[in-house]
Amino acid sequence: MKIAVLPGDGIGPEIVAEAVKVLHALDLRFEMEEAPVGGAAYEAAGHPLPEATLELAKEADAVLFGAVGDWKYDTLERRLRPEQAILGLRKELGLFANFRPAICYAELTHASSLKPELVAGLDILIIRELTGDIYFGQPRGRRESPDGAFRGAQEAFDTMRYSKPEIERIAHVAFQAARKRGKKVTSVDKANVLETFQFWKDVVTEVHAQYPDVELEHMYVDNAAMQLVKAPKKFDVIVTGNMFGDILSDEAAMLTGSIGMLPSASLNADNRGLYEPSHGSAPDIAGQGVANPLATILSAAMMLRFSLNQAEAADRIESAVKSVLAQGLRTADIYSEGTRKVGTRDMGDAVVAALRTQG
Ligand SMILES: NC(=O)C1=CN([C@@H]2O[C@H](COP(=O)(O)OP(=O)(O)OC[C@H]3O[C@@H](n4cnc5c(N)ncnc54)[C@H](O)[C@@H]3O)[C@@H](O)[C@H]2O)C=CC1
Ligand SMILES: CC(C)CC(=O)C(=O)O
Ligand SMILES: [Mg+2]
Repeated sequence: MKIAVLPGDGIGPEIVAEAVKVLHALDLRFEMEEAPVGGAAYEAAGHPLPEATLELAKEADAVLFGAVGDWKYDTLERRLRPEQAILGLRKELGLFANFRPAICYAELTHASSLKPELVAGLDILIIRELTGDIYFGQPRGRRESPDGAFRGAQEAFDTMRYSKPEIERIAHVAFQAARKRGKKVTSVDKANVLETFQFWKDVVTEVHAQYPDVELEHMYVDNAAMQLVKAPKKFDVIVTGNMFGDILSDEAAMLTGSIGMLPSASLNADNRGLYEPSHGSAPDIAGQGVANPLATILSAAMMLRFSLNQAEAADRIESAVKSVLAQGLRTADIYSEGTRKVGTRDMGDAVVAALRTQG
């Protein structure tokens, strides 16, 4: 078994180092090979996703990814910007199904910005379509406006699009996931305005006919954003497009206490996957040793479960994370009075120590 380890930029190397440490502590037989990606790869090889990094990701059984991006690359032409690396990996590996579980651990009920009673016991799953929508639609670009009131002015445009098979396959993923949990899917769209999302709604409804045991509700994205902070526990599985899922999952992260707690799995049709925290490279705290590594460590657990057939090892990591939280250890983002503030490395060490003392 081979894991491609792509730390990336900002806090990426700091948090991935802790996840790697945790994986090593499991004493499983994995080969891990590291490669540069994002801004780090641009510096080293002149491209955010060098051929050798892509090849490694393709040949590996799974990819453990940190994060990419830094403000200093914002003026580069788009194809060279760090974010193109993660978009390119998603496309090249066909990682269309992004699982973002938002679970509020009992110990973090008070770390959420919502009232404890709203988030206690929260366990929702956001399934975000990851290789379509306006993030990948062509054409896009800048031009002179061809018509309308501002004809002749400079304008920019992107294309929102979804094909029927793309919607069908993510809908199947969502209904099948819901079958294993609360048997309810909320499909989030903007069908009242966008044709792409009326089509989305129609296709999801059609696929639902094959899952009579699962309840389906449709919700507009603006309402979903509101309901997520009003009554988040009413959701079970949320399925939505690439951009809405990107936004709603950051919002859902705060229900769990911090974006530093939200792991993710991005899977293709063969269950091969890339595992990364839902957050970015956090340049504002990079290099300070204060980032929360738990989202990345929990992503490594998802990797063991989904791609490496090691469900027991995944359970061990998740229970080690619960145990360090129960011990009162907190990185700055989830710190509250009465708990002990620790840095990135100490948090990783504590998870390793908790693994070693498991019965
Ligand atoms: N998959 C990826 O590689 C992603 C990359 N990005 C890139 O990351 C860069 C920064 O983007 P932002 O919008 O600032 O989003 P971000 O998610 O990196 O940070 C947002 C806020 O959350 C905090 N934060 C994030 N992760 C944390 C952690 N583990 N522990 C404690 N605090 C944490 C940051 O300090 C910041 O205040 C940009 O270049 C962006 O394009 C953003 C999202 C995903
Ligand atoms: C580069 C972005 C599309 C990444 C992002 O914000 C995400 O996947 O959550
Ligand atoms: Mg995002």
